Amino acid sequence: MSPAAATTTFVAISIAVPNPTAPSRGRVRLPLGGVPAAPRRAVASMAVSAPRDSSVPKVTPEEAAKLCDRNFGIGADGVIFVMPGVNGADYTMRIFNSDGSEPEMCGNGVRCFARFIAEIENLQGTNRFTIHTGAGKIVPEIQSDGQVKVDMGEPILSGLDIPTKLLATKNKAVVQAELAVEGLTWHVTCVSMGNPHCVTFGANELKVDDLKLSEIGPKFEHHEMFPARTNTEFVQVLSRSHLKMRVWERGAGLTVGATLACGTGACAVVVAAVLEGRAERKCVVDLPGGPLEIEWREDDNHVYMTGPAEVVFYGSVVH
Ligand SMILES: N[C@H](CCC[C@H](N)C(=O)O)C(=O)O
Repeated sequence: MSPAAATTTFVAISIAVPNPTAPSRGRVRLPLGGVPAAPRRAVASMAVSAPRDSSVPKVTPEEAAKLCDRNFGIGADGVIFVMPGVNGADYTMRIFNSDGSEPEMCGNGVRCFARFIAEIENLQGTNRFTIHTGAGKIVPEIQSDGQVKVDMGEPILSGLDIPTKLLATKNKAVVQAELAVEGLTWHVTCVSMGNPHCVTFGANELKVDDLKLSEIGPKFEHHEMFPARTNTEFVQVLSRSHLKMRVWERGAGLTVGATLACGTGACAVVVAAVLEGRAERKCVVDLPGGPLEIEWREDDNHVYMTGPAEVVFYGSVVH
C-alpha cells in the first residue's frame, strides 16, 4: 500500500515576460513523476510553494528538481518556499535550484515571493516585507506601479567570503583578476550577493549574444577557483548607465540551460561595473527576460533592484 500521497500547493510566478500562450491562472495538477495532467506552458521562472505551517520545505531537493523539469514538471528555474519568519522577520525564504542544490539567495525569486505573499495571501495594504534568507534580511516592497523594489543588502567583496581562491587585486576585492578558462585568459570581478558571482566584460568589444553559454558556462561554474561553484555573468557596456548581460547560473545551467534572468547577477554586474570604472551606480541592466533597474547606493552601500513579478498560474502537486 503506497503511503498516502501528499498535495502541495504551488504558484508559478514569472519574472520574465510570460509566454502569451501560457494558461493565466489555470489550475494545473502534476503527479510529480508522471506526464503533466494538464497542458502547461509558461515562462515560469519560479514556482512558489507555501508550507506556511512548516519551517522546512515540503518537497525534497530531488522533488524540486522534478518540478522544475520543463517536460515532465511545472517548468521553472527554481522552487521557492514561503515559511514562517525567524529573528523578527515576517517570513523565511528558502530556494532549491533546478538541479536540487540550495543557494543562499535569489533576486528574481524574492520578487516572486513578494508577489505571492501580496497577491495570494491577500494581505491588505501591506506591500513591504522583511524576509530572512541565506543572505541575511532582504526587504522587497511592491510599488504603486506594480513593480517590486528590493533592498538586496550590501555586496560582499572579500574573496574568502564570495568564495573564490582568486587573490584580491584592489582594496581587498577581486577586480579584473585573471582567470584561465580552457587556455583563454579572462578578466573577472567577483561579487557575492549572498551567492557567488563571477562577472566578466570580456576582451575588447564582447558581444554577449554571440556567446555559446552552454559551452563556456559550465567551465566557469565548475572552475577550481570557485569552491562553491559560481554564477557567471557576461556583460556588454551600452553606456555608463545601460548594461546588457547574459548569465550562466550555478545549479540551473545544466538542467534548464541559460536562464532568462538573474536578479542577484544583475546586482553583481552593476557592482563590478562600478568597481571597474565602467558605469555609474544606477543602471538599467538588459537581460533576455527583460530589464532590471539596479542601484548601488553610496550612502548605505546597499544594492537596490526593481523589476516585475507576475502570477502566471497556480495549482497543486500530488507527490
Ligand atoms: N542559481 C543561483 C540561485 C538563483 C539566483 C538567480 N535566479 C537570481 O535571480 O538571483 C545560485 O545558485 O546562486
